[in-house]
Amino acid sequence: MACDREEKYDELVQEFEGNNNIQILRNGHFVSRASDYIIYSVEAAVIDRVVAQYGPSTKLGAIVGGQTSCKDPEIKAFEKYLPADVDIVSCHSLHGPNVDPKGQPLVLIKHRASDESFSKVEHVLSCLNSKVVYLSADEHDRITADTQAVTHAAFLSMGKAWHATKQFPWEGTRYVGGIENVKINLMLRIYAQKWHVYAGLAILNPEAHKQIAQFAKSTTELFQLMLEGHSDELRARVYAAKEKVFGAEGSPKWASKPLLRDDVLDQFSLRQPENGGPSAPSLPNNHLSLLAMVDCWSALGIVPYDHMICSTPLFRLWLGVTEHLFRTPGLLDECLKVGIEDRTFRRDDLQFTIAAAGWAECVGLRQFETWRERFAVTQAFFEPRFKGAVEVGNAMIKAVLASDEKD
Ligand SMILES: NC(=O)C1=CN([C@@H]2O[C@H](COP(=O)(O)OP(=O)(O)OC[C@H]3O[C@@H](n4cnc5c(N)ncnc54)[C@H](OP(=O)(O)O)[C@@H]3O)[C@@H](O)[C@H]2O)C=CC1
Ligand SMILES: O=C(O)C(=O)Cc1ccc(O)cc1
Repeated sequence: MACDREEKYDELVQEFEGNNNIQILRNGHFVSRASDYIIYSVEAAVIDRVVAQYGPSTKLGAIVGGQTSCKDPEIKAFEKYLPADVDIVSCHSLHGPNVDPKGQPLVLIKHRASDESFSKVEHVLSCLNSKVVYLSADEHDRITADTQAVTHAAFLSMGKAWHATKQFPWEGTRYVGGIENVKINLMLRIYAQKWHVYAGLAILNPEAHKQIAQFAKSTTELFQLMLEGHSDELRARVYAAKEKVFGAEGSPKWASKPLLRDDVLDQFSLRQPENGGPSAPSLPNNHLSLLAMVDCWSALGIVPYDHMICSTPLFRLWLGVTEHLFRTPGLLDECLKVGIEDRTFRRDDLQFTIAAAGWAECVGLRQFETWRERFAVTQAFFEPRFKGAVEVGNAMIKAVLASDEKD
């Protein structure tokens, strides 16, 4: 049994006509009073209002859960509005659309439930074949702030920077190769989705504000060092962060086998033959976004590998390219050299720095409407190119997941 907002009832009935497995009901009251297990899968920002509306209609003794990406407001709403006889078991599938749930992390939160109710939820969701991770709501929000919120801040800032400099980066000569493909494809994937998912998990998760603010601070400070030509200071800072995040020489925190193979990523380019195709010569980049990510993890004492149990494909790709930059002999030094000596990326880096600061301020001030508008204008800029591009991004994620499975 399912529903959308009541105004959408007729539309939804039409969409599911002929589907005998799903019964469309007029609103949440009808779903709630007739179901033994109810999942709220709505925008995180409206969860309080929606549970207030339908929670009191919950069937006696039923189980209620939510699929929102941030659990603090969801659990608060359940505690506030659900009758005392109702059990609460929440969940969160840690992947986006077009990803096979098989083997992906699925967080289960036994917040207020009998063992019997919890087993029932485990049984129902076992059809996803996901890897179940058992956490409390607080643990969930702490980990996803580190994995999701700050990762998205990086890609959202890249999109803003390319928008500000009016470029589709796969059409120019500067963004070629595996690392750049990941940046471009994941940036497009995020901007092709609904704004509220990313706004909700950043703004409503109190843990996320600190991470996003630090990412902006790291970006600004590293960019300043580059602009001012402080080569030694930049090098010392980045190498200190490397040691904290990835371990000292001889005792690395990364596995012996790299998370990602650059050559797998090389294939997933949006570059057309008229722009030199996927194998156009690549330019060394200072990768400000990746250096800032590691500096941010270091400043906050985050070891990203500790969060692998609770990671999205997007986070694993992001960590994978970061690890690649820091463990490939010579690559980090090349990147630092470019940061000091080469002006090719200065304009884009300036816009990236401004964008990161803008997102951080918006999140810190809990400005949903400003967040939506910032996202929407950049989404409109890239929109004509989503068709085709999103499929390349999906294929890239599939290929990386498939190569994970082989290991
Ligand atoms: N997309 C993703 O990759 C993932 C999303 N999530 C989380 O899942 C949740 C849903 O996301 P997603 O499915 O992508 O977003 P959608 O916008 O597709 O779904 C949310 C739906 O809830 C509906 N809704 C809002 N208010 C009510 C109401 N009073 N009664 C009934 N329905 C209502 C919305 O209707 P309308 O649009 O008309 O307002 C909309 O159809 C979010 O909290 C998100 O953070 C979790 C994991 C992954
Ligand atoms: O697009 C992807 O793969 C994501 O990682 C998106 C995503 C967004 C919100 C979630 O709560 C979980 C996953």
